Amino acid sequence: MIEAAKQRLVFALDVDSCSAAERWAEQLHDKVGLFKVGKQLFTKCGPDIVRRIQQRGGQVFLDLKYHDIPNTVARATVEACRLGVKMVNVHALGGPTMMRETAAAVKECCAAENLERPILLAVTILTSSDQETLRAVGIDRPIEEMVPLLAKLAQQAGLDGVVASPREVPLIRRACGNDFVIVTPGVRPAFASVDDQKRITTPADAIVAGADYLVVGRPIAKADDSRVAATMILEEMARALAEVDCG
Ligand SMILES: O=c1ccn([C@@H]2O[C@H](COP(=O)(O)O)[C@@H](O)[C@H]2O)c(=O)[nH]1
Repeated sequence: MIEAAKQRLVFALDVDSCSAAERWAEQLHDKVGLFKVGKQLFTKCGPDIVRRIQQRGGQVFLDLKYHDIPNTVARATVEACRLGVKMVNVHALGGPTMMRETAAAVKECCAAENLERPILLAVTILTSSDQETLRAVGIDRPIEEMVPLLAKLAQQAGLDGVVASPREVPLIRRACGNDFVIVTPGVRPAFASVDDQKRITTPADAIVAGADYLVVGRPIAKADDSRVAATMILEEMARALAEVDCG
């Protein structure tokens, strides 16, 4: 079960240099299934960091959360495919046309260029948002309605899955079924601080709820011993996977 847990654990490389990212990739290569390259690292190092992690044998989730007009998002996502990333994402709030055009462009490019198609995800509502955050930007609908609604739109547009809080996994499963990837940041083991996250669960609860991948950054990066923290998270996930298997 530890190996199954490892495949589902994504480490957020939220660092400010290529060398720091490569050190983490080295330190955690046997603990996590994917390394997430987000806005900070990509802005600092560019696409080269993706290649460097891949050269070390790491798989990359390119978490740039594209949110723009349909043509721009579709073209950017195609470039992510050419980088050979395993996962890439857009914002569902960019709308159905943007998601549909992106899914079509990804399919066409990967077929034409014989590329492995990445898992194409839509971010629903950021895990750092609560109801008050949404109200402040004029959204009055409950998060519990918004997330499955956006997930369904993503699915209808041809995307493979979503990024959401582990709290909303059951709602997404009800709306979109089991054949839909759910990636959950907002994961906090009991030993870690909450930081700026609002909608969190423990790693075990995320697995029991049915999340496919768990994204974890600071609980590992800021721990006194990051390898020990990663091991504790893996063991918690593995116990929950065994529980789900038996149930
Ligand atoms: O809704 C979202 C979407 C993406 N993220 C990203 O995940 C990691 C979480 O890091 P922690 O340190 O474990 O909080 C981070 O890179 C975010 O950009 C998210 O948190 N919520």
